[in-house]
Amino acid sequence: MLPSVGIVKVLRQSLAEFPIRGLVVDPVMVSTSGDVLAGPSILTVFRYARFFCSNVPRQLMFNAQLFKNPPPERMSVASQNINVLVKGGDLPDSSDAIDIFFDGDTILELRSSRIKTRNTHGTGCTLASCIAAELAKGSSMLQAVKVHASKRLAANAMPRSQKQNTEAAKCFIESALDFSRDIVIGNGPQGPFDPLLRLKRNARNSSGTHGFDPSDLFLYAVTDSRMNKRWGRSITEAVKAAIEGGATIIQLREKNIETLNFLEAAKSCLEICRSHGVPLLINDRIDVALACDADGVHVGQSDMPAHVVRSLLGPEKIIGVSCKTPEQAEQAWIDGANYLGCGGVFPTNTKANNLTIGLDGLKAVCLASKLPVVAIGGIDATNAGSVLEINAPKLKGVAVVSTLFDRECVLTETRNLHSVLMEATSRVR
Ligand SMILES: Cc1ncc(COP(=O)(O)OP(=O)(O)O)c(N)n1
Ligand SMILES: Cc1ncsc1CCOP(=O)(O)O
Ligand SMILES: [Mg+2]
Repeated sequence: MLPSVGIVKVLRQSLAEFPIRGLVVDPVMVSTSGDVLAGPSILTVFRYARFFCSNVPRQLMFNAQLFKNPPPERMSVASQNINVLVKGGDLPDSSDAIDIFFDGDTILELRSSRIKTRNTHGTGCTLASCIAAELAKGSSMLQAVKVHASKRLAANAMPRSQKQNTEAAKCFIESALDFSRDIVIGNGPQGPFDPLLRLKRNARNSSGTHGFDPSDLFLYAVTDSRMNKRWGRSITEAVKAAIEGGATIIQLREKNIETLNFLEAAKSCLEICRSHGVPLLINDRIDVALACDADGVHVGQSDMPAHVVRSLLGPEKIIGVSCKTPEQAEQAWIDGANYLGCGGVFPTNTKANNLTIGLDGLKAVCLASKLPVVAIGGIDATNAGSVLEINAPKLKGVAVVSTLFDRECVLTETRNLHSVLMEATSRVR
């Protein structure tokens, strides 16, 4: 956002010190919510830009400033070699999103079907950034935005690497918009879209809580306060970092903690989880889950039976049950569980006297189960790929304790495991 002539001049002076070959300007003159953020006079100082991105209300100012009545001391768009992308996403009542690309010579219409969503906040900035990144990689202007509709057929016949390049920025935004369309964050008329495709789709159910989505089991972070204490952080800090690193569900497994402290920690973690659309479960303690209105609980074979938990929590909450055998998996399904935690897959120091069932034991449970399964026990970034590679359709992810929380940086470890899981997923698909 460059709200004044003075700020644009400072930016220009700084840019002059570097060998900049292209500059993408998204003037952000009118916010998506309609507020005027910068006056049209700042357009006069954008002479070095190679690329303008503008949405429709801003285009009206461009028309006035650059196309219709260019003051004599200013050069026209064409002679300055400025390319313009006018974005039609804000046009009401159109079933297509139509953008106009102008390279100073030809006008091209770039049309794609509109993705209906309230989550459009940030799309303009991301589009401009993506165009800049593609230009830096060597794409032409049009390639950086999107291949012209009439060239689409030819592009379809291209090798995959080139195709990605020719459909760069607009396709990226379309994919991210599609991914983000049901995310629920905040209460305003608009929500943010998720350019990193990391947030969960969390359309709320009738009671305002999150329904269970088996894909939530992808990267399941299970806390341990002794570990977090050892590294000098609170449960809340640990949970926040895990979510930022890509954890898709959180379980508070706090074995040596006063009930009051557990409840307080659960409440503050729940706030963080809700704001990110990540479900929060409580290990063992149905009372704590009820008291803080957590999204569910996880129980084992010697904890409260799952059918009793279900009668206490009601039909909407998530219940996970630990299973080592196909028989236990069948019982958990009868009892009304939502998912199985299966392990220990590998030896672990986190849970004492825990029988290791190996990848074969995991596969046997997954093949017998009617419920989605998450693998647990001794899983880290070096072996997580081998877990997903058993390639059982019911296996939805891995649950980990020490590999995230018995380390110095939870954020780094979670990011690392997330990328390992993403790679393994693309291999087994
Ligand atoms: C996801 C997940 N799977 C298994 C367990 C183990 O639960 P349980 O057998 O009850 O053992 P404790 O965790 O209570 O010691 C789990 N917590 N989470
Ligand atoms: C709780 C639990 N249940 C089976 S193994 C296990 C411990 C998992 O911890 P880690 O990921 O540190 O091996
Ligand atoms: Mg338990």
